[in-house]
Amino acid sequence: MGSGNMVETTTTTSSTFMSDFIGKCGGYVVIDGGFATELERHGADLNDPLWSAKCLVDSPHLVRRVHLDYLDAGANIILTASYQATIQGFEAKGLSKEEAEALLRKSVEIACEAREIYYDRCMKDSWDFMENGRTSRSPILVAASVGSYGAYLADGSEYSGNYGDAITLETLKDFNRRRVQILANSGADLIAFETIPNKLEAKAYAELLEEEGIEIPAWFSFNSKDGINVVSGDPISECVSIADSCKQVVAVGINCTPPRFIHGLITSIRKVTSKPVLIYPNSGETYDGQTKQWAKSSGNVDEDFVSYIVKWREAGASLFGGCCRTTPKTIRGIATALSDKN
Ligand SMILES: C[S+](C)CC[C@H](N)C(=O)O
Ligand SMILES: N[C@@H](CCS)C(=O)O
Ligand SMILES: [Zn+2]
Repeated sequence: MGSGNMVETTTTTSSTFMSDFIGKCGGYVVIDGGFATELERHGADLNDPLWSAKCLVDSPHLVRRVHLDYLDAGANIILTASYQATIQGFEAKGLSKEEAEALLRKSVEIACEAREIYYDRCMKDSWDFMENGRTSRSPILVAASVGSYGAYLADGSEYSGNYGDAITLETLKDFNRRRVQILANSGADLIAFETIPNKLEAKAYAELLEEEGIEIPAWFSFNSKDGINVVSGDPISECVSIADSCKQVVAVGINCTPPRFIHGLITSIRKVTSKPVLIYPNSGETYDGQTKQWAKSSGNVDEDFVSYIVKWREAGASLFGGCCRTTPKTIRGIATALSDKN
């Protein structure tokens, strides 16, 4: 490893990037939890087409605060506030292209700043660290979030994946091209393509990574509402195969999906790829894109999923966190469940 020519070295780096990181973290990785949820808990009003990305414009201090909350809870990977941050979305609010691009970069800067603050605090507390037997700080990655096209539509379309016939592979690539280039050169450690609702969008991201020669790794994370297919109805196996064939993709999995579907989905994913599997479910509630409110799902009750984490690890997942309506308490619970088991 690492002794080949340039091309070979780049490829090798990508293919072992996540497994190396999992190793450094002790065999499993803790991802953060619901970002928007925690912003709202601190008083942010996200009833806006920019949703959580609105805070990049009007309350960056809250964005930093939420990153720190999740780092304190034990997260090894924090996702930036850029899920619903798109150049087109910022322009619709009257910002210039330059201002929009600066906000994308700022989402990564704030997360990196939070990581520095967290590391500084760890240094100051290093005496306690040693006393607790922890001699080294835990490794932390900053993942630049890219929400799906449905997120930009701001009507909950990321839970249907129905974009209509006007949206094609080329439309999706063009929509994301500049945003992905900017985030790839922003200082982030990887790009997290999140809440991918259909196969077309997975294909668009894979082709974009290739065409643009994106040099940082990426993960692909899909969402499901039946435990069998992704939300659009496309088979999970076909979606995961696209991720599996893309050399920049270093992990693949599921987010913003009810906990009750996770075990089966891990099993299905493992049949198609040997790349590390990530899961970060939501609370099991259902999102109403019109009112922008969450409601308890009728019939199926999802218990607090922290108690399933060890089973999900046994099923083959290696990265664990929470999505919408989960909190630092969830993440602390996940970190504890995994360290107790180790
Ligand atoms: C992951 S969903 C809860 C994000 C918000 C949605 N795109 C909206 O704007 O309503
Ligand atoms: N990471 C996103 C949600 C993805 S569904 C956020 O909370 O901003
Ligand atoms: Zn979510």
